Amino acid sequence: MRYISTRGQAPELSFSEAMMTGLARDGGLYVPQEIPAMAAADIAALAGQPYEEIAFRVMLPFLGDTFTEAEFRGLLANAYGGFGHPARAPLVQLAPNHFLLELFHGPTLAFKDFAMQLIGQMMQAALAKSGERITIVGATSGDTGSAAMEAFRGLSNVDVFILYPHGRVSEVQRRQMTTPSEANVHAIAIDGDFDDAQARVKDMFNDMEFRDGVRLAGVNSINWARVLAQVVYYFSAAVSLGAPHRKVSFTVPTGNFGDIFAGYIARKMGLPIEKLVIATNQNDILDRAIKLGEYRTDGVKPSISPSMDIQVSSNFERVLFDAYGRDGAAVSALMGELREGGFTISQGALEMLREQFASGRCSEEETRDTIRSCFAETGEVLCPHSAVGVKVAAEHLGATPMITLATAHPAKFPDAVEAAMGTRPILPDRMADLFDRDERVTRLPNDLAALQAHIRERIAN
Ligand SMILES: Cc1ncc(COP(=O)(O)O)c(C=O)c1O
Ligand SMILES: N[C@@H](CCOP(=O)(O)O)C(=O)O
Repeated sequence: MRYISTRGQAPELSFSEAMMTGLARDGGLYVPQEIPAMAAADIAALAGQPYEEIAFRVMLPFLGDTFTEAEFRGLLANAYGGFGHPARAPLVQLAPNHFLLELFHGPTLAFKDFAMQLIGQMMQAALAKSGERITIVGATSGDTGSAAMEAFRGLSNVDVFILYPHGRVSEVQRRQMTTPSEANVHAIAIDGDFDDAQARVKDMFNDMEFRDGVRLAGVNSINWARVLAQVVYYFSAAVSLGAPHRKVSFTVPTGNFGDIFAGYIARKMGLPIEKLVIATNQNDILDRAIKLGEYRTDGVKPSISPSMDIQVSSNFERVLFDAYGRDGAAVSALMGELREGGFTISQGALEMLREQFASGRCSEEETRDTIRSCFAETGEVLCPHSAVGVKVAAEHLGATPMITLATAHPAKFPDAVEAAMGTRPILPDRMADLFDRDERVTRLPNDLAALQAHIRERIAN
């Protein structure tokens, strides 16, 4: 299995090289040269298997010779053993044909743990073999950062720097990033929004001297391994509702397009997914792109679902690569236009996108209403991101079972949930002292040189 860049100019890599490389050296994102198909009988055989076994069978064809089968099984056991639910990703029924896939039972209470816990294991195994030391720099709108720190804290051969937008994450999210005491994890609050943070991380990857000097690695969904690990729960959820004999649909609260792109890969592997619905908050660039054919940024608007306050959706580049016939030059040109504000999607590409994705948008008021009504009707407490998904899913219900991804635990966003339904969700016991712990964070301007200087100085000490 080889991996190629969406911009067509970077070297082809193996799985482990792509995982350790992060952003391709031409600025693109790595994708598999081809997607391995899974036969219907093999999909059917996943039913009733433990989550780790499903992950093993779904991911193995993508890994090449990176790990032996026994090694990979060991990594999966370590990654998911600490999850707070035996099913890892349980399904809850909301209505006769509407289900919620709870992805928040990992250590930091968001779906990011599914990929980050595993990528932490896989990267450590790769580093143990190579003897290298790496510097991970990531951008977060709140959840990737804490998941990354949790996965890598305390390691002697990895430093982790997380850039988050100052004042634009929830207090629980901020404290999850600023209170770990391990010296190898560093929180940086930047004066800007998530798009600024993500752009600076990509700038660091595109600065070859810095990149090679600090041995830069990425754990955002820039990293193909992140996306791959997220493909698994589409399979586990679908087979538990009767796939491949029965089709299912998914609605995915979407920001950086990584999670829904994992669903698109699952469908390409052969999982019979009828609809894949993009659900956005008021940062609705992806909904506008599908409906109007215009991919144009109009500034990040802070919302009560802050993790989705994103305009430049990194992984949209991966699907554009397919939509434009895997033409790296065409994707490079589009990304150039995006730097100037946006582009019009060609008719052919738009048709492909509309075949693959439906979309919808949820306002702030609708998010609050959905938290309130979902609790009243089902007893399920939604985080604001999951509420965006549930509201948009309701517009796409039909004969096929709909699965909405519940991407975070409501207790990560207590103020928004309390404002909506009058009750404050409680953090699990193991986090009960989160508000008593000391915080450690550096505030920096949205400036590449200042960020690089800070990182260089910290890793030198
Ligand atoms: C809680 C939550 N929901 C949804 C999303 C959107 O996921 P993606 O960026 O993969 O589209 C994020 C951030 O990524 C998130 O943290
Ligand atoms: N919502 C995310 C944004 C970063 O997304 P990623 O999937 O590319 O890491 C977050 O919580 O940080």
